[in-house]
Amino acid sequence: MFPAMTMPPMLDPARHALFLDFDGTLVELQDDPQAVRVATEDLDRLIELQSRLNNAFAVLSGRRIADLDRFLSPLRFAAAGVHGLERREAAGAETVHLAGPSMLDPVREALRMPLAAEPGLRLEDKGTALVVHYRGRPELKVMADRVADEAVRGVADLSVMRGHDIVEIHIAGMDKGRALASFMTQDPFRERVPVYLGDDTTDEFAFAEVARLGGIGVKVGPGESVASHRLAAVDSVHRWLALEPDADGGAN
Ligand SMILES: O=P(O)(O)OC[C@H]1O[C@H](O[C@H]2O[C@H](CO)[C@@H](O)[C@H](O)[C@H]2O)[C@H](O)[C@@H](O)[C@@H]1O
Repeated sequence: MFPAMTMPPMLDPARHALFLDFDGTLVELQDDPQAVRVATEDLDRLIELQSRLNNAFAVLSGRRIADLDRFLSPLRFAAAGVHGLERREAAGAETVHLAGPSMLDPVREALRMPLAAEPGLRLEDKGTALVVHYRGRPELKVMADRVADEAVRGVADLSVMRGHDIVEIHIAGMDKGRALASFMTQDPFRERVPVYLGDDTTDEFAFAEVARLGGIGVKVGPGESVASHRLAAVDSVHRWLALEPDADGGAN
């Protein structure tokens, strides 16, 4: 059983600013990061919701914004990608990159041999972040952690984050909490109550910021969290976004 946390209140498009994580929140996790899909009816609902929220809607993800655009097309949206190292202030605005890929070159090189020696560890190179994946091979977690920690040793200003079956290395200084805080200083987000939905440990930064701002944090799925509310799974998220009163079907 999950630790007790209640279902979130109904979204109020006139009052709330909605921030959504992507993997594990809008889409089910898959072995292959490129294999995730958003159903057409879910996309249509997001497009309608964004309009009802007067564009107080953003996706905050570990993914690159270009990848989010591919998965969420034709939705156009404000976003923070790579945990905030990429930013797009509003739908249609330019994406700003707060770090360059060359900053990770020494780490890229240090990961090359250990990853070649263990095919169960797969590298996702996002330019400004390097991700070591071990989904489907939980016994490789210890090795993935060690390989990542050794690769960053002696390289300044890096952050190592652990998520669902991944270890992620990127330039330090940003996380989803800071990204959310920054959106909340701008129109059309400011003056609204922030609502954040996410499923992973990297979402805890955003839950903490939302709590600080008096908003609503919604943990998706099991696990400890500082979030105030919970939804059981990805399909509950889509039902909640559809403003269904019993989105969890009684699970919560
Ligand atoms: O912040 P998010 O939108 O949740 O992105 C976090 C990471 O998501 C992806 O990895 C996760 O999803 C994969 C596909 O389902 C899965 O294979 C992996 O185990 C999950 O951790 C993405 O590949 C990472 O780059 C993101 O940082």
